[in-house]
Amino acid sequence: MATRTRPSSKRCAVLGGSGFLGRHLVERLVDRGYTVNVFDIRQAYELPGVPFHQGDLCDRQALLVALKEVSIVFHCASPAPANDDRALFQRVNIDGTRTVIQACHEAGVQKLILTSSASVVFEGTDIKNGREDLPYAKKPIDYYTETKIQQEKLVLEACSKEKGFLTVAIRPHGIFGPRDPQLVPILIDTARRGKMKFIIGDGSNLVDFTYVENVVHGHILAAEQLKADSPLCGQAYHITNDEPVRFWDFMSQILEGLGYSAPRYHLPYTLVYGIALLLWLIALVLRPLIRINPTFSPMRVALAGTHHYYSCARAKKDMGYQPLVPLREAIVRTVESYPHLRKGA
Ligand SMILES: NC(=O)C1=CN([C@@H]2O[C@H](COP(=O)(O)OP(=O)(O)OC[C@H]3O[C@@H](n4cnc5c(N)ncnc54)[C@H](OP(=O)(O)O)[C@@H]3O)[C@@H](O)[C@H]2O)C=CC1
Ligand SMILES: CC(C)=CCC[C@@H](C)[C@H]1CC[C@H]2C3=C(CC[C@]12C)[C@@]1(C)CCC(=O)C[C@@H]1CC3
Repeated sequence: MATRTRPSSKRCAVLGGSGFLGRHLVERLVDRGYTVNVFDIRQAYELPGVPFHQGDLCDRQALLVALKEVSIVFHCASPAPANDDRALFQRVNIDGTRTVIQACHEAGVQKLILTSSASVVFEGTDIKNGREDLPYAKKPIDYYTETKIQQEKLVLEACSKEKGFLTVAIRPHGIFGPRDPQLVPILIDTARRGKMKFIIGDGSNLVDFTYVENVVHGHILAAEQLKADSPLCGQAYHITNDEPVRFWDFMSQILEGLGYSAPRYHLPYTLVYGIALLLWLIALVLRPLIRINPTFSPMRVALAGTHHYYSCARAKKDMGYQPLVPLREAIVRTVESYPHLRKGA
């Protein structure tokens, strides 16, 4: 039988490394002296000394090339949540993750760190200081959440000390920061279309928004502390800024920071949720004829109008996690990074 050379513990691959979180992770890993292979369906940038492997993670052969002599794999590839294509989520998040696990086994990878999501326990109703022992959502609010649940289960169940293959899942919430293609751009686009005048509900709902560098920090800590004798094996960890904030205050700070007015008028939550549900059903019925993606999906209304914040006590205890960048500083850095979205630009 051919002997496999033991890969260096600082050799890793980032699946989804062209994406928002993936690219920040790649940059920080390189700063910390890791050798990094990037694997993604598209190449978004070039970084000296960082080989890029373009491919679909459902393609085992393509993955195997990127995983050669790698000891740690970070899996942060996923279709965007706004997508409503059930088959795509199933193929990438479930079948693709099975392929990733299989390829890790074949390539002799020792650790797999999955970017899951705190939304795996969110059903559209309030979660206050939720811990990791909350049950998975029984009625996931969209296909993204449904497949993130299956994906997390697959990765955590694959953890095997006997096989020398250790896994952990990081569950961030509301990631934001420079180059994020979703949160700030969606918000500003909504404001520019004159639709950011209303607060859904009474505006007091608390939510976690997590600065991207803190999420990266959580991933690297997890990778470095994941050992056969550590409590991290096969566990999920919430990673947040640990500073829940009113959803509408956070949105207002970003809007005002970029020169737009904050929303002022209130609309009842149940009314807006009901309308969003109706529009979603209409879009579903019309799908064979026309594809509509309403701004106000039931998921978005639920995210904007309920409490959903999570305890990261487990990450603090097991891996010594503390957010590196406080929320106030994170908002300033984020606003400064979007000069092109400033009002009048
Ligand atoms: N952003 C957030 O607030 C949160 C994100 N997460 C999780 O974090 C991870 C990263 O999210 P984020 O950086 O925001 O997302 P991005 O969409 O920016 O990054 C994901 C990357 O994966 C790529 N990708 C998609 N499908 C495949 C595939 N089949 N094979 C290879 N690459 C693929 C995407 O390419 P393309 O763009 O072409 O699709 C993209 O480059 C995801 O797993 C997400 O579920 C969890 C909680 C919150
Ligand atoms: C906390 C968390 C999980 C945030 C994830 C990011 C997005 C889901 C949000 C970023 C911008 C938000 C937004 C809305 C919903 C949630 C977001 C898309 C609205 C569509 C909610 C209804 C409105 O009045 C307009 C909002 C625009 C911004």
